Amino acid sequence: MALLLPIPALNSSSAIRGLRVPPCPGASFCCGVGLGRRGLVCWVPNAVYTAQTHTHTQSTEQQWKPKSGKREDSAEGDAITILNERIRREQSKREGSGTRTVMESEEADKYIEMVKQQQQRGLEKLRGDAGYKVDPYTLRSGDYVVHKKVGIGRFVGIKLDSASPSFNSASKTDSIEYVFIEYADGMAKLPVKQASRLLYRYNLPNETKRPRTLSKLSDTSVWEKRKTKGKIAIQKMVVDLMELYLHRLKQRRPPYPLTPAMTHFVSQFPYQPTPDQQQAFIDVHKDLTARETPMDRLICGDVGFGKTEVALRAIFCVVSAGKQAMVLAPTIVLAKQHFDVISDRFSIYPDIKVGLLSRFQTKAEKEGHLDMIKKGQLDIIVGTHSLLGSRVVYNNLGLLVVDEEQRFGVKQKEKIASFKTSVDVLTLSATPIPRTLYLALTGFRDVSLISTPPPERVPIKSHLSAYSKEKVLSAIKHELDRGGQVFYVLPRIKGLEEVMDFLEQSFPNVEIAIAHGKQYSKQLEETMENFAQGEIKILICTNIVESGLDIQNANTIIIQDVQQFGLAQLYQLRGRVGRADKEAHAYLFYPEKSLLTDQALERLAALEECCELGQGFQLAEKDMGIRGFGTIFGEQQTGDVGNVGIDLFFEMLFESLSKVDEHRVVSVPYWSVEIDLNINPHLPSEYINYLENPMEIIHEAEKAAEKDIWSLMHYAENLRRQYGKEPHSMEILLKKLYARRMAADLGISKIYASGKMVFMKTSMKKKVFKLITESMASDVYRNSLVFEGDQIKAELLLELPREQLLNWIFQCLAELHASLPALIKY
Ligand SMILES: Nc1ncnc2c1ncn2[C@@H]1O[C@H](COP(=O)(O)OP(=O)(O)OP(=O)(O)O)[C@@H](O)[C@H]1O
Repeated sequence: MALLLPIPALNSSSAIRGLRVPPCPGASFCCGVGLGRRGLVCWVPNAVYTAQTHTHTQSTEQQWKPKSGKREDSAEGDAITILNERIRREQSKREGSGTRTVMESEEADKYIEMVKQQQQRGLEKLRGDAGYKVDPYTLRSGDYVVHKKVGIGRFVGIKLDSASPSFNSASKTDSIEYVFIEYADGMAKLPVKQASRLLYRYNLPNETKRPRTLSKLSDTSVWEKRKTKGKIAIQKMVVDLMELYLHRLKQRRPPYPLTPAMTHFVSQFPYQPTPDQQQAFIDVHKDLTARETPMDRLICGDVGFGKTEVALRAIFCVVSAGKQAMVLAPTIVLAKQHFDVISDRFSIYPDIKVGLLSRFQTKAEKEGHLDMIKKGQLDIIVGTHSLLGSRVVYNNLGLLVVDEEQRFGVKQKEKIASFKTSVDVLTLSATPIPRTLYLALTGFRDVSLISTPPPERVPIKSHLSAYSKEKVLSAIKHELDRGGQVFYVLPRIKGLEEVMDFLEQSFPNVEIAIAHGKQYSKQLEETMENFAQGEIKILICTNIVESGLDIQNANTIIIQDVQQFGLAQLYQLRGRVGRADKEAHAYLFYPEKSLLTDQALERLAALEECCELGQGFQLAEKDMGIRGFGTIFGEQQTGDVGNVGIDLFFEMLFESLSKVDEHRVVSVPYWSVEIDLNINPHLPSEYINYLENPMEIIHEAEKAAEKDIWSLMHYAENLRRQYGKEPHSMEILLKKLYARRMAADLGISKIYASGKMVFMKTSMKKKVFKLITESMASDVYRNSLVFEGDQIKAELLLELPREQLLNWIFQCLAELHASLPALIKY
């Protein structure tokens, strides 16, 4: 027979040895209550009690049996296990992103204020072009649009129609322009003026994915759900970013000294800087010499607008103070070019050593370089992602320059992010992915925009047409005749040789070469070098030349099978020419119009539209709408965006960013949480005897719960690992600890029940409560909770016995707690 021991206050260890009361197996095993045909019923394993018999005195076969090592199967699905699994998942996600910061709320207040100020500055920069709503006149029939309140519809057209009295008090004969939108169950019309305030384009991350269903005018509940899902996902993203940002702000390094050497370095720049360049120089200089937190600045400038000099000056500032700088390029070709430019610019400073780490090097050369980096004998290290590997050990790294960050893989981006908390980071981008730009402008990253070209730059002439040999030959001839060089780009390695044969026949006396990423390193290096020197006149290549390559004498680029490139990629490729004051040409050839999909055509038309200098930004926006969203965002976000479309996603992201301080939950101390349920579980003596040191074990449970949910989870898992699944009364005890811990995390200071009502006194704001309930997975709990005054209230169907009430509270708190990742927790 099991002897039950009361543990009245959980922290009173003397109680364990003291009182003995009669067995009550029903109470220990009671695990549910509900309404049956015979009235209130309560379940225990192998038995059902009715309300009349619900006295918990019947005996039951089911009892706890000591079992070490393995958990009982039934434990797999129990509430504590499920909760623990969720906590573990959440934690590992956070550890992966390396962003968890614990911060005093006062300190957090200060930082949140900084974020807000920064956002304000960002907003000022955005000025006129803020907002993602669509101008209805730019829509084409068949385009998908999103109305914030109704959902996804298909744009039909704009037509004059008689004004409906509700929109216009004028007489019925007056006509105004309406936007007509088709929904699943009918057609809607919206005055154009109103439409431009309410409509967004429904672009999706993935071009092949089209909305399967249109929303219903008569039932917007499905749309509301999608919107809520999107909102929660965004909120989580904002919290993650916020944490990363706060983490960075917490880092400290002494500002770099102002030195006369810098003036000398600056004087070596052969050009008159453009005003935007000048501003970028000032911004970076301030970041480095006037701030104590590491820089995280993005330099956004169209292709060839002179971003490199900004990086060079930052490098000089850091290196002349005795620190190392690393320059990370997406391709080896570009790394080599950076190396050349840097070596050239720093050649008058013999003490500053520049090194290139590349796969072109022999093993011994590489080892030599790694050694020099470690010993601090190299001041500037240039290379590709291999610089991020664990084999590269820096002596005294101060600055990381990242060129075209979006071209790095997810893992590499994570590595780059991890640098941000310890060193200054300067990122250069010619295709500002809107998210980067957006966040930069709204508070999480600083940005300098270079939106004016160097003087005398001439826009590149784009010629889009079906492929023809004659056109290819005449384009090349034109360029060669004026002493220039030509890039000939194909999407695949296969086919390069064929083009080579054709061109060699047509231009027998011209030096032509092939370049692609799979070539032997030495060969590729030599080819690029010879092309840069002007010895090779025509370079037939893959998109290995895509970014950053700066060869001023190459002013014609021919791109074959243009439909196979991404828009941003094409823009980059086209930017390889026109980098001096000569007029440059880009010939974009597609095989045959009929072979192109609508999407491909749309993309090409966009490229043709963006022929003016400095239109890279608009293009990047368009490109994102059309394709490749997944490469910019993570998998998860790509899915989330699908709910509402990109434009509304951004709008919601922006809203969420600007309300960053409204979604804060302030936890309360663990010991201050009162749970007035009068539940004092009794541990069976068998179990007590089985535990090695019961008092210590109970004490540890309390300590773990007091610390945090993660410790409590560990505790519970260890307990089960060591002693098997606990008896029911121990489970109740654990649930009480969990409930108290979760309540503390949620800022709930008191939980009590009265009849069918459960009350949770809390300091959280109504907005936070709303967000939490919106993100709850279970309708049952969501629908039963209301927020009134300073309390969360729930009305149950019936008054529950105490243990079932605890179970209900445990589950409800677990649901609420699952929303914490979407909240700022200070
Ligand atoms: N103010 C200026 N006046 C004239 N030429 C300049 C100026 N600034 C830079 N340049 C030259 O313009 C060319 C392009 O500059 P740079 O390579 O810095 O461009 P970028 O913005 O880095 O381009 P990409 O995005 O393609 O890498 C270089 O040859 C550079 O020397």
